[in-house]
Amino acid sequence: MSKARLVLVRHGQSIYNQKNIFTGWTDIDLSEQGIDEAKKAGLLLKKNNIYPDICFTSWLNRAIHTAQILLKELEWEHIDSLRSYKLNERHYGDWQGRDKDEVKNEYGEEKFLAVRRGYDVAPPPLKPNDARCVSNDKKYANIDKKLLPLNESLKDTKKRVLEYYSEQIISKLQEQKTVLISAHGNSLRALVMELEQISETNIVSFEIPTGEIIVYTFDCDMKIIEKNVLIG
Ligand SMILES: O=C(O)[C@@H](CO)OP(=O)(O)O
Repeated sequence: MSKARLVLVRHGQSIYNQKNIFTGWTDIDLSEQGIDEAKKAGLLLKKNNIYPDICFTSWLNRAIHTAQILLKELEWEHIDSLRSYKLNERHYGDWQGRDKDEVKNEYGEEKFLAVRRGYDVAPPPLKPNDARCVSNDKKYANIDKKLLPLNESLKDTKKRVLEYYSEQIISKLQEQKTVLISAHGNSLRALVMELEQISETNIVSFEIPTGEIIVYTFDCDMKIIEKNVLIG
């Protein structure tokens, strides 16, 4: 019987990544380099003979398009894709749309790092009437407003990512499927933190580059027996 595999891919470089701007829930698309990274990710899966049974993405175009480009390159576009805002990037609050170096200068290195890579420090919230709030975006119209964040720490992100993981994804792994998740630097850090039981201290130095693929293989008790970071 084949073993369950979880294939995580961080979306390719976005236009905001390229410009060094905080993105969060801002729906910014892939840069040319990002499109290329998504293609390379598809080729890497092909080279490693990894063909997902099902795909999950966030509601943000950079993750959706990465999955689409990757699956096209893999010549494996027929599989079901499910999407949820619960896999969205961590909400960067009032830092969304701002230059990262400018924010670092304003808040100082220590606070900047605590928010950016720490576990339970959130950036300043958006004001509820801020045009950047997703409650103004019709895509989120059917989501309970209380669930739409104005800012998030990694801890907040982890809560919603794990909710979705246990509600929708674990059952596919229990059926021994190969599951692809195309998501974001911090929503994936939150998931990896749980999968690998990374401490709040050690998560600070854990990063996932754009376009990177991590593959976990599980035994029938859903214990991870292998981790591979695919290299081109
Ligand atoms: O801007 C963001 O939303 C994230 C990921 O692109 O940035 P950072 O890596 O600085 O957390």
